[in-house]
Amino acid sequence: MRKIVVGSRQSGLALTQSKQFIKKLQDKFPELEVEIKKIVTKGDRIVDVQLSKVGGKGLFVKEIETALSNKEIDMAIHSLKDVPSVLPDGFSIACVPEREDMRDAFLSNNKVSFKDLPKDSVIGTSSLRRAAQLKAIRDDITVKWVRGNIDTRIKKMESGEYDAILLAAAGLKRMGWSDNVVTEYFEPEDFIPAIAQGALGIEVRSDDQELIDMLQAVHSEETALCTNAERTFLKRMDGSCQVPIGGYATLEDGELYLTGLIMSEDGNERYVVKKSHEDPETLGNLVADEMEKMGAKDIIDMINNEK
Ligand SMILES: NCc1[nH]cc(CCC(=O)O)c1CC(=O)O
Repeated sequence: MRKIVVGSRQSGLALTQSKQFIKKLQDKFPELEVEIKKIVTKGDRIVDVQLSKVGGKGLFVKEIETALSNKEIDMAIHSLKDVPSVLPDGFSIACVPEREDMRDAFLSNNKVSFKDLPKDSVIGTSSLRRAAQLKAIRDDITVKWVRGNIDTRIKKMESGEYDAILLAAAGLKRMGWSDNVVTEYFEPEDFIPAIAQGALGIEVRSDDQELIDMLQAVHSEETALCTNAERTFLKRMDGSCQVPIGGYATLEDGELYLTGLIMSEDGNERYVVKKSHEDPETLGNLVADEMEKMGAKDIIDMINNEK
């Protein structure tokens, strides 16, 4: 069996989820030899500005794709929510393992709940989606941008720079930190997660059939169905990463449901559509069609014209 080189970003979370995935793969193929190669991406280098202002999709994946096509690496383990909805030719997401918790987690100093947070509290987030939803629920709090790895963000909160922050539950759970640091989880019905939040996407060269076959052993058809529906909706609506957009799909008693969200940046306009269909791509398109009918595309066009 050949040796596989895995490309990973250097952050604690990227390395941890790469190692956890490799372990899962090696449980199925005990003989498999794997090496991790660290790669610095543009998204890692830009730490002083709001990423949605930098624009450009896939700030965390481009360098990794270059390394894939040069055959410096064979496989990359991404947070699927950081992967653009359309991949360049020659690359495939060959495997989507079982999803971790898709929810957003609320962290606060002294574990004060979101509803009990005093007026004028400062919440840190770098996500337009989180900011818009926070403002829609409580217009008396201030949202302040925060960047950095999740440990950096937690330290910034603890130092008093923020009263609270929002992070993906999945990252905290993978790091083993959630029990200590999470004040409460926001349920997806009330606070809609990012497209593909909590899921990983394993990217390979499309012609690497041997590896693609191997990855089927750790693929989750349920997660793939859900994230395909979500990513189809994303592809139709946005792409620019500059619009507050969210969505999540679930499989309930064999029925596939997708809830999509589009908001204005200030949180004053909110469009939510929920539909069901057995085919994930049809479902993503149905939710997008309905969004367009409701006028949500106007928000997107307005945002894109301003930038
Ligand atoms: N935007 C950065 C990012 N990309 C993936 C995760 C966490 C893990 C996941 O959603 O799979 C995070 C951190 C966060 O949003 O808190």
